[in-house]
Amino acid sequence: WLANLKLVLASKPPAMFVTDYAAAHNLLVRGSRAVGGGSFSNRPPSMSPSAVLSGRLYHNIISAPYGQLWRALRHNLTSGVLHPTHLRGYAAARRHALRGLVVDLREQQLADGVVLATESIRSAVFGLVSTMCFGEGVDAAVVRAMADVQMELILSLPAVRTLVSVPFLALCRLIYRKRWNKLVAIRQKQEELYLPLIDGCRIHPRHSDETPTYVHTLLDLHVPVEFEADDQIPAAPGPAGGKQRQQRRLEDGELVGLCSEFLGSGTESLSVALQWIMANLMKRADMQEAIWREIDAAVEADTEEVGEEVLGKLDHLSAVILEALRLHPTTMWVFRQVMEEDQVVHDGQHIPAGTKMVFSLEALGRDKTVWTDPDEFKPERFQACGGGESVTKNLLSMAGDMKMMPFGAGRRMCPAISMSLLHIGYFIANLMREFEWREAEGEHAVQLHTDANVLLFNFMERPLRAHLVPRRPVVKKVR
Ligand code: HEM
Repeated sequence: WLANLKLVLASKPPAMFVTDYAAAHNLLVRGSRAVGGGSFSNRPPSMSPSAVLSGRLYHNIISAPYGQLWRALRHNLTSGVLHPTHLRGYAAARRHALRGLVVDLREQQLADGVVLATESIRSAVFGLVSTMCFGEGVDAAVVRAMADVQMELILSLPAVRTLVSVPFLALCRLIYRKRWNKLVAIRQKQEELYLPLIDGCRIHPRHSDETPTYVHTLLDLHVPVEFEADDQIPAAPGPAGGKQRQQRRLEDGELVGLCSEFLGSGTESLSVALQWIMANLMKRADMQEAIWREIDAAVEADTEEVGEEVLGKLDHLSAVILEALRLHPTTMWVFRQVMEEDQVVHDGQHIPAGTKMVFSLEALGRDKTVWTDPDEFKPERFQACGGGESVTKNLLSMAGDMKMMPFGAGRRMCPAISMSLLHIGYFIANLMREFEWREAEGEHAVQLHTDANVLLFNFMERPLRAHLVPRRPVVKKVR
């Protein structure tokens, strides 16, 4: 029995690691545009806790197989909260999060002489993302509890990986009872916290002229009834006599998983990016000065903040952001699974169906054949990249000189590039304008090392601390 069990556990699909940029580009971008055949747009069975716990009944965007459900969920996100019109509608929430963060950092500096930036940045970003998800007015204690449970979930991802390696749910529960129960407990906490907020959105629908929350868009969404096999979706007669796909609303379990994905992706990627950028800037006083000069030239001294409309003019700032994303991509890996119909060929070799392909974004960003001094932080290489929209365009198309893919590539690439660059630019510009960032000493000094214990997100091994010297008069917190 034990021998059979080991056989089952060992029968994982073969894996292939891709670490050079040209191969990754070829596979992810060209492979996903193949016509007639497959799309090379599936991920291996997901580690998404919602999918694992529900026996792959509930999917979010990351875990959904390439097909109708994925299309509906992704389109809802990009045409809803991530749409440029709606992103502008969240300006007040961004300002609120920024001012809270600045006050928090000032208070810590005054009290302790050193700030623990990691915690403050993460909770400011979580507050913003939770407003985009559930709307304004959520009790601060509930927001804190949601942030805590989200972190518990991320730290449990290594355990989830073990669970995914077991083919049958019942077997998995039996062998890894403790890990399973822990994951169930985390999920229960999420349900207790999210479901009342989701019900609140149900009771108070948004008017068409109001900026939608993510939950409101999900509550309005209809998704196809059958999604695994597109061709077999049951069809019903449509109003003009044609066939119409059957549709349904999302269930509560799916809504909880999708909110968790939004809060997790939105918070961790952004807050990790902000920390790596500030960490590198603390090592480059000359870059801080260059950024102050361009901000001071672009923004009047008595203006409350560096507004979003100015960000496109800040060339040094854009260069620093890109260089940090190249060296320290906030998501470490991109995954794909070769399907029968994909016909993937690499180096003249046909890659068998079932192979799990793992793209290391850090290795791609440091490919020696693409970059000179690939391990050095040299924002100068991105100088005169055009800033703002041209950066977004370049990253979206993976064209031009931007030979890196911190947001992935192909059809499954990150849908939130514009929003991420907007948020990162806005926070960094304003944090730079408010403070001079100096490195702390001894065990609090900046260390540019990744925490190898955390899967997926590129957390810093040592939490980011700094001495902050205010550059402007005190700002008041918006309550
Ligand atoms: C610095 C910020 C961010 C970075 C670097 C980043 C990076 C990535 C990467 C590398 C992927 C995998 C792409 C692939 O497989 O080719 C991804 C997917 C995804 N990201 Fe992001 N992300 C960021 C911010 C966000 C934000 C703010 C959200 C949501 C609010 C988000 C939502 C998603 C979703 C839903 C997917 C799955 C897309 C799909 O399967 O179709 N990301 N992201």
